Amino acid sequence: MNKNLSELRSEIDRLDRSIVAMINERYGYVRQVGEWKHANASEIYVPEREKALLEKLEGINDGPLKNETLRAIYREIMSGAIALESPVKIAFLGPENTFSHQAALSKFGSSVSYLAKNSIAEVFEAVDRGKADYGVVPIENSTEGAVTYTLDMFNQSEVSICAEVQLAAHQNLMARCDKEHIRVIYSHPQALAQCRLYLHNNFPLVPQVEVRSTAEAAKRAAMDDHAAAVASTLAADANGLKVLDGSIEDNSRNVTRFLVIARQNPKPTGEDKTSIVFALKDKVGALMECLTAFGKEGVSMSMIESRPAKTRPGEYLFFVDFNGHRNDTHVQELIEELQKHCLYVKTLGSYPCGLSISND
Ligand SMILES: O=C(O)C(=O)C[C@]1(C(=O)O)C=C[C@@H](O)C=C1
Repeated sequence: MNKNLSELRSEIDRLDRSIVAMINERYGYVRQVGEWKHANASEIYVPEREKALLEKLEGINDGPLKNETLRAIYREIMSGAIALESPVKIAFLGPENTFSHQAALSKFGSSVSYLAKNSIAEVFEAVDRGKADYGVVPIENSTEGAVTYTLDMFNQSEVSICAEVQLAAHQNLMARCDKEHIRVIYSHPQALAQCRLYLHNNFPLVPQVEVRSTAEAAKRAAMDDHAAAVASTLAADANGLKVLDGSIEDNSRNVTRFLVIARQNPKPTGEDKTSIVFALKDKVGALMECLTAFGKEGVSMSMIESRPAKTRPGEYLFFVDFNGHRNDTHVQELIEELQKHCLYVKTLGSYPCGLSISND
């Protein structure tokens, strides 16, 4: 016979008691792992272990639990584990409730501490000087391209990349008033650019005002009865704003990629990415020789971006992301080949390929 509601709830209660007991038993082992790490000066956050663990769990999950939910649950379980092992601090490009904050939360969960920094340079500095254990910085957006400021920082800093986060960052129109009463729209220039068509079609006569972050835009909209903001749902919730239209970006596949920076180098997982920067020798065909080297080693690039070297006019640095790990023989051979045509080649990090996460 089918169970009634109170019987069903007692079954749930029974299972919840086991789940909590099991998480605590797990944390008993986590504590010992933490002691081992402290004794061996080992890293607390281990992205390659997290990736392997999540893949194994997805492999044994027969549902109805969705893999997305499983990941979110384990994100928090592992966040608690990290906090139990050591009080780690994560610096991100502030203020709070921006997409950078959301990217950091999606990687480290809610049990660790976060430091909102005023600039990308300050995030690098916090990690460089050991004021933060990890930093989260934006690197590229699928609509607007590379975040050149972050690229430039990598050339000046000794931190390395230990993980990536790909956030399907949806933009939302939010306000205290209804759409017809909006007299001004605030947002960060990149967010306004991502919603150009929507804003042109729906609010052709409403002035757009650029502010330094989407979080700041939401704060301003919260203080004005006739203002709206283009920002994340996190910012709408934090400021008590109504979301008037969701996912208003012109390209619905708008993804922002963030990097986790640290002073550590993850081990290979079998599905890794490597980021390098190189400066070409001043000789004809040097770039061509470098690109040929990638082809010869069968290495596929996922990003190539050039930046002025700032030493002499006309000199450029090339930032490249490609599949593979710095420990792989073919990657080492590739780097040796590149060195022949470059003034220098710097490896910025090898790290597990990240899954795309949505902020819905
Ligand atoms: O295996 C470890 O190194 C742990 O610290 C445990 C654990 C986990 O909870 O599974 C926690 C944090 C790490 O980033 C990876 C895994």
